[in-house]
Amino acid sequence: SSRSKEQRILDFVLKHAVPGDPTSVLNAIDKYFSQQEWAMNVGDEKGLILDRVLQEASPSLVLELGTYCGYSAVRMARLLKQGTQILTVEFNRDNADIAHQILQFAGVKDKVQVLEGSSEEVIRQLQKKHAVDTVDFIFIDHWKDRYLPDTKLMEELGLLRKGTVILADNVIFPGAPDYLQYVRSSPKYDCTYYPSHLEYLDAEDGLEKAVYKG
Ligand SMILES: O=C(NC/C=C/[C@H]1O[C@@H](Sc2ccncc2)[C@H](O)[C@@H]1O)c1cc([N+](=O)[O-])cc(O)c1O
Ligand SMILES: [Mg+2]
Repeated sequence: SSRSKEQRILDFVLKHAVPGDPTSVLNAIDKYFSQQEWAMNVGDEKGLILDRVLQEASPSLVLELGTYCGYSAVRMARLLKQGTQILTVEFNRDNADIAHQILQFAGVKDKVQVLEGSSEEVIRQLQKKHAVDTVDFIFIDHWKDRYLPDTKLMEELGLLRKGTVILADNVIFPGAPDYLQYVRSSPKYDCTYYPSHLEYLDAEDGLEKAVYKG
């Protein structure tokens, strides 16, 4: 059977990146998309914004919604000190398998745990099943119509603490208008918009940072 796009990405990484070198994995994935075919990784331009906002937050526990092939999980793990944990949620088993292999190859598997399931069911299990108290940093990059319900669910479950940073991809394209309207108008969040472009293309996109005020 023909290999999926995600499997082709994995093959390209295994061939062109250096084992144990997360930056070479990111460069290989970025190269693949700029040369071969587009895919929905956050990419290097928005990735730099993610790097800066993450380092500023210097979190101990990170939650990512939407692993895809693991590009942003590798991106975050390469910047975080030993002992930091990234829990990343992926709904699609095939994507989760690809992400596992890419994380392993990049040498960041000790910092990252791929949780298979929908964001809603995993979020509901975090406190009991994964011994989570509160989350320090959340990167949201999954289905755009889940941004708002999942954020409200995390509020309701007490997973956010004063200063928790939520960074959301694609708030312009494909867009998450209900999420954007909610965090920008809610007194519970301090919001900042980081303009950028859609990964590897010229269309406008951006990241929204919402800091929970507790
Ligand atoms: O659609 C986009 N992202 C959806 C991402 C979805 C990822 O998350 C889960 S869904 C899930 C995971 C966890 N829980 C529930 C569902 C999918 O299996 C995929 O791995 C997108 C699209 C564009 N674009 O230009 O079209 C650009 C982007 O940057 C994007 O992120
Ligand atoms: Mg995205």
